[in-house]
Amino acid sequence: MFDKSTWIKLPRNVLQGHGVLDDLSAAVDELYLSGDPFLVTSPSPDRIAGDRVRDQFDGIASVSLDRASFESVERVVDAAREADAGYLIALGGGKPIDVAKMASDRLDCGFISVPTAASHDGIVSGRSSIPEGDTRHSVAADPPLAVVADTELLAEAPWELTTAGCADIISNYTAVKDWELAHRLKNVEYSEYAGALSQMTAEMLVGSADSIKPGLEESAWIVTKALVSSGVAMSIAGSSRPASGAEHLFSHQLDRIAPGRALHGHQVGVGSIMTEYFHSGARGEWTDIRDALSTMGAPTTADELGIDGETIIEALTTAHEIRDRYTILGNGVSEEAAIEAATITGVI
Ligand SMILES: NC(=O)C1=CN([C@@H]2O[C@H](COP(=O)(O)OP(=O)(O)OC[C@H]3O[C@@H](n4cnc5c(N)ncnc54)[C@H](OP(=O)(O)O)[C@@H]3O)[C@@H](O)[C@H]2O)C=CC1
Ligand SMILES: O=C(CO)COP(=O)(O)O
Ligand SMILES: [Zn+2]
Repeated sequence: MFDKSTWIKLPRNVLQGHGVLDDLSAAVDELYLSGDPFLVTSPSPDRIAGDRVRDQFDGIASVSLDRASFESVERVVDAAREADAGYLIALGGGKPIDVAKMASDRLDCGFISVPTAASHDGIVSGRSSIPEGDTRHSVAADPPLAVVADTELLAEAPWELTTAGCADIISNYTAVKDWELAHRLKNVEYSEYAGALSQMTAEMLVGSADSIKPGLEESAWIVTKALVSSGVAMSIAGSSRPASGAEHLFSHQLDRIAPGRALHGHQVGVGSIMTEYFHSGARGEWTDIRDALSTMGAPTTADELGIDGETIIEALTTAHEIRDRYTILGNGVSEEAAIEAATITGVI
C-alpha cells in the first residue's frame, strides 16, 4: 500500500515591492479572516512604521516587545486574548515575527508577517527560534498567512540587517550539504525539491551580488525574494533543514555563550565558511563562501563579528550539543581541528 503523505503550509499572499505596506489591509481582506487584528511589534519598527499600520486598522490594540522569549509569547497571548483578537500582525525584525508566530500557534489564529528588516528567512518560514536558558528552541509553527515586504522600508533599515539576510541565504550551501550528509549517514528524510530550491536560492543571490549595495532599493528586493524562497524551501521540507545546518548550530551556540554580540545571519555566514572547510578541505569551496560574504559586506572573521577567537573555538567544538541534528560536526570536532579550520579559513 502507498502510505506517503505530505502537508505543505505556505503563505497565501506574498506582497513585495515599493510602498506595499499601504496595501496591508487589502492583503488582509483577501484572507477572509474574522475578528480584529492585534499588532505585535518592537520599539524601532513601531516608531518607523507603526502608524502606517494603525492608519489602516482603526483602533488596533498592540504590544511592543523588547526581546524574544517565552515570556514575550505569553505576554502577547494574554494581551491578544484580552483584546479578543482574531489574528495577529507582526511588524518588525525576527523578534516580533517569531513571537507572533508562536503566539498565533497558541491562540490558534493566523498571523501576517510585515518585516521591517530583511535580516533572515524566519520572516517567511514556519519556524520560531526562541532562546531559553542554555538552549534554543526551534519550534514548528504555521508560516504567516501573508507576507507584506515593503522594499522602500526594508531599504532604509540599517545596512547590516540586509547583509545579515544575505549571509543567512549563503549559509544554505552548507545547510544543504549537511542535510544530504545526514540523509546518507543517518537516513534522515531528504526532499530533493526543498534541497534544490534552497541551493538555487543561494546561487541566485550570489549571482546578483553586484546589485546588492547600500542605498539601492533593488538590493532589498533581491534579498527579500531570496528570503521568501528559502522560507518556502523550509515549508516544503516541513523542517528548517534546507536552511539550517552546522553553521546554524555554531551560531545558536554563540547566542548562548556570547549573546547579543552579532546578528544571526552574520554568525551563520562565518560558521558556513568553517563548516564548508570541514566538508571539502583546504582547497574546497570555503573561499567561494567567504568571497560571496565579503562582496556583500557581511563579516568573514571573528574580529568583524566582534567576537574573540577563544569564543569562536568554544562555539565550534560544542555546537553539536545544542540540538539533535546530525551535521558535518558529527559528535563534535576536537579543539585542535577547530583551531586549524578557523585559522586556515582566516576566521581567527
Ligand atoms: N524563525 C527563524 O527561523 C529565525 C528566527 N530568528 C530570531 O529572530 C531574532 C533576530 O532577528 P533580527 O531581525 O535580527 O532581530 P530584531 O527583531 O531584534 O531586529 C534587530 C534590530 O533591528 C532593529 N530594527 C528592525 N527593523 C528596523 C528598521 N527598519 N530600522 C531600524 N532598526 C530596525 C530592531 O529594533 P528594536 O530593538 O527596537 O526591535 C533591533 O534592534 C532572534 O530572536 C532570533 O532568535 C533568527 C533567525 C531565524
Ligand atoms: O535560521 C533558520 C534558517 O535560516 C532557522 O533555523 P533553526 O531551525 O536552526 O532555528
Ligand atoms: Zn538562519
